[in-house]
Amino acid sequence: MENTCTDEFPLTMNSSEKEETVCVFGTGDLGRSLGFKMHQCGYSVVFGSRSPQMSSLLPSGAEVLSYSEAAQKSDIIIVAIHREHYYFLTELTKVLKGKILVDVSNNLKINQYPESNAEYLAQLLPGTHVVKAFNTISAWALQSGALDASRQVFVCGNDSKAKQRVMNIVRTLGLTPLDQGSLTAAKEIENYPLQLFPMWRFPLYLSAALCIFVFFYCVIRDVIYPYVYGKKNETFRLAISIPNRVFPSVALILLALVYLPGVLAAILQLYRGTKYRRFPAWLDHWMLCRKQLGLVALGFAFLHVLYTLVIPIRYFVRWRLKNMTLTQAMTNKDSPFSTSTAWRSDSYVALGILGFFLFVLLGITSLPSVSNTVNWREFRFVQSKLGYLTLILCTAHALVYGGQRFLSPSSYKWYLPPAHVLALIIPCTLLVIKFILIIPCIDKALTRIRQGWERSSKSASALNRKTDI
Ligand SMILES: NC(=O)C1=CN([C@@H]2O[C@H](COP(=O)(O)OP(=O)(O)OC[C@H]3O[C@@H](n4cnc5c(N)ncnc54)[C@H](OP(=O)(O)O)[C@@H]3O)[C@@H](O)[C@H]2O)C=CC1
Ligand SMILES: [Cu+2]
Repeated sequence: MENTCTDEFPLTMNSSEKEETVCVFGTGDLGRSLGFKMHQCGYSVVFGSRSPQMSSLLPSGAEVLSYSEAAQKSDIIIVAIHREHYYFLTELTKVLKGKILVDVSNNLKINQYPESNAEYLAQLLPGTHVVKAFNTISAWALQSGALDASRQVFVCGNDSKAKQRVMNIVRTLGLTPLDQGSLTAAKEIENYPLQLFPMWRFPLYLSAALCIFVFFYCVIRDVIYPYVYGKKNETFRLAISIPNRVFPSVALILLALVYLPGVLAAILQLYRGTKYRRFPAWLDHWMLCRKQLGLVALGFAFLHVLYTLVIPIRYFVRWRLKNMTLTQAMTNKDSPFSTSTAWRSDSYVALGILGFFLFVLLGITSLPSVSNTVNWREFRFVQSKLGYLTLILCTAHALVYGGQRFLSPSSYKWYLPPAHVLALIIPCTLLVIKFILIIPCIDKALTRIRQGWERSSKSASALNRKTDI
């Protein structure tokens, strides 16, 4: 039974191959969906139910029997019942002896019970082989076929033969089994569906905090300051001008934060003189959510592009342009063409466009459907080399945009530098450190460490290594 079912319609089995029978306990949402899918993929399905009558909701051709009758039909039983009702299975201890029970259950809260549901099931029915699987798949997605991002099925169990048979079913259904080891892994697997975007939490909180900070910083400079000094009402800037400072600043800072942990890790390795010691937990976690940080940064960069494109149609901009032209006409003076200003303006726009283009390319290559088609070296090349090039272009975009205004005292309201100057601190520092790290002698030392060389082979470091690994 190694064929993979991708069709919407039942596959007819090879006549030489006998249909394998799988029993499903429970005719609820997941039981029915799994039953349907297995029936489509050529399995013969027998349902166990408290009220065994055939309903139109069940796949035609499937049998519905009482729990004890159904259990006798197959040695693999998918228990699609909530944990709270497991107790009734103890009545079936005899008939379930030696069978493979697939626990698909989830809980409502993380660590709701002291032991995992699968371990609880194994304790209730000691003579059975319990395998945990399918709990991260939703009944709805299974039936509608909307399983693009969640084809992975985590599987764990103490009996390797039982686990293999369940993994074969998973494969036949067109899903990807991931062996997570023994049944003790069930607790973690049961917690997966309850964790909301674990890798996105840090990037989202961080970007929200940065947005709020830069927003209020700009409000002080661009709204409160003109009001205090000139009684000018500049509150309209809250809608477009200020967001269009917040978004690029946050995008640039976040992009730099994608590459900062790599540089910190390199410094740590150089300092310790070994790669065999673990990074602190915060650095590990930061490294793991770099992709998410990058994608959030790309989102902000995209908003910056949209907000910039609408500038010419803004009333304030059109008014200012008309006013300037009129003033020039009335005073009969025109401002001379400045080649340097033209150069500066064109260069920062060009740098921005190229930076954004590479940024989008980076985002696309990080998607699993694309990254799966390139090998590891290619992926690293794109994410690292292209990533740094993007960061250099975007940093240059902000630097050229600032131009000579960095030095003009009028840009420093209440001694506060413009937002993009603040946004440049982390990227510029990062790029300087990166350039130092690629100086040949330092780069050579780092490469040696990464190939396994250690500076001191004292017993202390060997001891450390053992405990750290
Ligand atoms: N729905 C989903 O998308 C997912 C569900 N799961 C897990 O699958 C299991 C089943 O979920 P789901 O199908 O949604 O639940 P349902 O409530 O739809 O179905 C549960 C089934 O359990 C059977 N059952 C047996 N004993 C009892 C009892 N005493 N009281 C009530 N029902 C009983 C019933 O079948 P009958 O009437 O035939 O006896 C019932 O239809 C759960 O453990 C859940 O955590 C996991 C991943 C996704
Ligand atoms: Cu810009």
